[in-house]
Amino acid sequence: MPAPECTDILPPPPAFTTMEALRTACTTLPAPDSAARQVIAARDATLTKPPGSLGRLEALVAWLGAWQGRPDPMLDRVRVVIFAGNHGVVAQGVSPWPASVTAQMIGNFAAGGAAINQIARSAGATLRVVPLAGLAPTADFTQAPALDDDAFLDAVSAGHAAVEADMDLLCLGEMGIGNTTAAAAMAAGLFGGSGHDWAGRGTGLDAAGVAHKARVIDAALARHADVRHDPLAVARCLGGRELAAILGAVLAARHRRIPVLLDGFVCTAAAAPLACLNPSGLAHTTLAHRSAEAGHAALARALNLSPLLELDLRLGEATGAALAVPLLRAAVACHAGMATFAQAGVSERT
Ligand SMILES: O=C(O)c1ccc[n+]([C@@H]2O[C@H](COP(=O)([O-])O)[C@@H](O)[C@H]2O)c1
Ligand SMILES: Cc1cc2nc[nH]c2cc1C
Repeated sequence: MPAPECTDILPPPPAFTTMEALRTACTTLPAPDSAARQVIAARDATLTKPPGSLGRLEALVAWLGAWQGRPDPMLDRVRVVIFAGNHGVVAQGVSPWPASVTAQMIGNFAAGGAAINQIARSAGATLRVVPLAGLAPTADFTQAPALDDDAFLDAVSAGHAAVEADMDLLCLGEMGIGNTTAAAAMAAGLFGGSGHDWAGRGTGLDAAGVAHKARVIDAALARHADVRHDPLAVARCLGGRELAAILGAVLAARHRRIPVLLDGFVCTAAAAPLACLNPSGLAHTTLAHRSAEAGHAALARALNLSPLLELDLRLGEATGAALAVPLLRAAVACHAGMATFAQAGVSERT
C-alpha cells in the first residue's frame, strides 16, 4: 500500500535562532562557478559580433551562469517575492499615507490589481507576497529599537524560508508604509551621514515633509548611535520586518546560488548589511534600477552597484526588479541563439 501523502502544515523552523548563527551565515558565503563563467566567455568570443559589443548583456549572461552553475543559463522559473511590513515610526508623520494602506495593497496584490501584477505577468514571472508578523508594526525607532533580537531573527528567517531551491532568478521587493524612513535610517547607520543626506520624498512628501523626515531620522540615529559599528544591529534597530526578510532572502539565495535582482532604495538598503559583513556579499545580486528616491544613487555608489535601468520609478513592490527580467531574457537569448562566425560564414577580425 502506498504511503499516504503527507502535507506539511507547520511553518519551517526558523533558520536563525541566534544573532551569532546569522552572522556566521553572512560571513561564510559560497563563490560563483568560475568554470561555467569560462565556458560562457569562450562561446561569447565565437558569436557573430565584435567582442564586447553587447556590452552589459554579455556580463549579465556570465553573471547568471556563474551563479546558476550552468554554462547555459536558464530563465524558466523566475520568481518575484514581495515582503510586507508596518512601521511604528509612521506615528512621527513621516509618510503622507496611513499605515492601513500596507494591508490594503496586499489585498490589491492578491486581486491582481497592482502594478507588479501586470509587470510580473508580462515578464513571465510568478509572484508571491509574504506579510510579516500579521503586519504588526515595529516599535517607533525614535523611541526604542525597531525590533528585539527574536523578532528580527524571525523576520530574517521568514525571508530565508521564502526562497525555494528551484528558482532560476529571484526578484525581490517590498511593501510597507513608512519604510523609506527605515531605509534612509539604515543607510545613514551603515554608511554615515545625517537624515538630510538620505531622506527623500518617499510616496510623495513635499519639501517640508522631507525636512521633518530628516529630523526624525536624526533622532533615531542619535538614539541608536551605539550600534553603528554592527550592520546586523543597525538592521534590527533602524530597519523593519520586510527589510529583515529581504536580508534573509538575499542570504538564502546566496547559499543556494540563485541570482537575485534587487529593486529600489528600500530593497537595496535592506540587502546592504550583507555587503558590510562580507565584501563579496552582494556578488550574486544585480541592482535592477535606480529609483527616483533621493538617496538611492548614493547608496548604490556606496555598495558599488550599477543599476541596469533608470526610469524614474519610485514605487517599490519589486516593479523595477521585474522590469529588468526581459533584459536578462534578451541577453540569454543572444548567447544561446546567435550563430558563431564559423556557422554563419562571417569572416573573423583580421
Ligand atoms: O524602494 C524605493 O525606491 C521606493 C521609493 C519610494 C516609495 N517606495 C514604496 O513606498 C512605500 C514607502 O513610502 P513611504 O513614503 O511611506 O516611506 C513602500 O511601500 C515602498 O514600497 C519605494
Ligand atoms: C498606493 C500605494 C502603492 C504602493 N506600492 C508600494 N508602495 C506603495 C504605497 C502606496 C501609497
